[in-house]
Amino acid sequence: MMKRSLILETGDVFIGTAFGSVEASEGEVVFTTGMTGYQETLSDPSYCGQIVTMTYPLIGNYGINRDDFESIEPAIKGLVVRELTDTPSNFRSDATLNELFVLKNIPGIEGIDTRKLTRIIRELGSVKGVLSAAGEEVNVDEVVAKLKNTTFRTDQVEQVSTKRPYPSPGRGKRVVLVDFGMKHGILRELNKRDCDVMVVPYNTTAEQIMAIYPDGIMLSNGPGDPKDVPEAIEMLQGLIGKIPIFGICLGHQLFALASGGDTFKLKFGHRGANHPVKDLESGRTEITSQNHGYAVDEESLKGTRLKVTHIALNDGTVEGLAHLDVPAFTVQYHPEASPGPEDSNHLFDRFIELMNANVKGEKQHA
Ligand SMILES: NC(=O)CC[C@H](N)C(=O)O
Repeated sequence: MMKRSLILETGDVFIGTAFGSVEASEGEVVFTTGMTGYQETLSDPSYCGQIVTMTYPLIGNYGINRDDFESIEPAIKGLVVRELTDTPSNFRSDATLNELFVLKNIPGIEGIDTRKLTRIIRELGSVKGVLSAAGEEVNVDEVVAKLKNTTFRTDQVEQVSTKRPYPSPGRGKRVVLVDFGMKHGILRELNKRDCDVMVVPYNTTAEQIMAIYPDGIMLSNGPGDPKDVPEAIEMLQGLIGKIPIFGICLGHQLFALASGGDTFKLKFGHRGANHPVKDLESGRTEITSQNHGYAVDEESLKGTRLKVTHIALNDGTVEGLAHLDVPAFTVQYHPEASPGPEDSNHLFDRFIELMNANVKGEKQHA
């Protein structure tokens, strides 16, 4: 058992035990409050560039299985847990979390006080941090000084988006799914509804998308700052009003930027599987799965043709938008769940209905 340290830019040091890769890593340290779903979390490409703290204290207890990955190549920079189980108990388990992290070369640290770490992040906001190499004696002052002078890149979309388009055929509506770092759950929901899906890279142009003759455009989740994906904003400006659009998380933020709105960075973000969101039209509240560090600025929507449809009940921030004139709506949370509750799954049906109702679009392609 080798020691490993987590060093924060604040100078706080947590000494624990290394698991997974023996290598060092650095990233933005964030926390998620999901009690289950660590496999979906670690494989969600939106965490690219981040070291994720699980606030639930026992992680790895049901192992890793072949079904629950949200991407093939996990992109997180590291995982921080209170207690790691190396004897999982579940009929679906194929490997331990440690085995997966060794295989994928991701470092983890266990045995630290995750409550204390979470309290620091809640007070100061998401912080930069380093996971030392296993067994390494670190010079904390040096690491902290270096961290303070480092600005992490926030343009990770390019790293996790597909390099080329690929189809996921069906007999229903043709949906172009723009992959900004897509969770497989989104594709799964579209396939379940028999959509004829074409997954395309983040930098596909509006013209290239129109040439696929889609009935609808689905904008995926993804990592980093939405303002670092100008290609996608330009693409969206060429699509809004032509084809029905449904956006999730990063897709929602990009839709707002493309429509003249603005985004900002939240102090410590929303990450977990129990975030209450109110639908302002129906008055209903749904418990949602979330993972975001940025949000749409409500004030910035004043001069736009967008209206706020959903708000977060924890802090009142924007969680959903709809265009006032054309068929397009987006949500900041994850209706595909995985991990988390499926309360908002009906939004995929709403997208299908929107495409069905878009008679103009149908005629256009007849
Ligand atoms: N899950 C996502 O799509 C996250 C969007 C964006 N990277 C954020 O942190 O806000």
